[in-house]
Amino acid sequence: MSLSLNLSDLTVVAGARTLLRVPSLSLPAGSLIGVRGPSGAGKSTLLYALSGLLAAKGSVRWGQTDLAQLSAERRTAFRAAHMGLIFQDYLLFEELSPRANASLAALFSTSGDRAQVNARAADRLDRLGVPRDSRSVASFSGGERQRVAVARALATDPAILLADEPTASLDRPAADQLIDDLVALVRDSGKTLIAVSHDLHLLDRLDRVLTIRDGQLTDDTRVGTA
Ligand SMILES: Nc1ncnc2c1ncn2[C@@H]1O[C@H](COP(=O)(O)OP(=O)(O)OP(=O)(O)O)[C@@H](O)[C@H]1O
Repeated sequence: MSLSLNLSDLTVVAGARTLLRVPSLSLPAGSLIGVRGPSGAGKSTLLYALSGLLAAKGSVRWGQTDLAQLSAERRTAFRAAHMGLIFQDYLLFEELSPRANASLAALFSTSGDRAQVNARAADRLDRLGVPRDSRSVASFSGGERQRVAVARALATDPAILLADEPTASLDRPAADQLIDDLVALVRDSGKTLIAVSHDLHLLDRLDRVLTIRDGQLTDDTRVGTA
């Protein structure tokens, strides 16, 4: 499945400060979108608003569903069914293996067949080059942990993938490998990807790049110029 995104009059306010204002934005289903901008500009705030984890005014419509019109429980259910989140603190279960980390959340959040979820989690870990290891992820390197977090986000086969700096803790070769694998996995299945990143190697592979400055979105069509 694939979902389009339509934002209108999206505003996130904290106290007297407006953190984000997006009058309108439409992205077709299956788009691969990058978001960049200076530190503190509102990039993570945008991802949180798009996932419904943060209260925003206005409309965030994924396909036919406006997150703003849903109760908190239905928002959570929508997120579990349709979104994979790769946020900066990976929040892995330290004492569990990569395989358990990749499949557990999917087992709780989807009604899919258990064997199918486990097989998909194992496949994503393999495709992302995570060692087939039963040791706990506590002893994994930063890059391996990042790939486990990506595999976990993909284990539910979500229509939407939201990623915050997915290559941040990787060296160049590992980042390039992750970019190849992530872009292939997302394009193969027609997912919509929105990735906050400063990594030009990643931005270069996406369909469109948006820039946020002081909570305002502007479009970039050319990558390689920042
Ligand atoms: N709950 C909050 N209350 C007040 N200010 C907040 C709140 N959450 C975020 N901010 C502020 O909003 C601004 C945007 O934060 P955000 O995390 O979205 O920035 P960012 O562009 O992702 O930055 P970075 O690249 O450094 O991660 C920052 O100045 C931050 O301090």
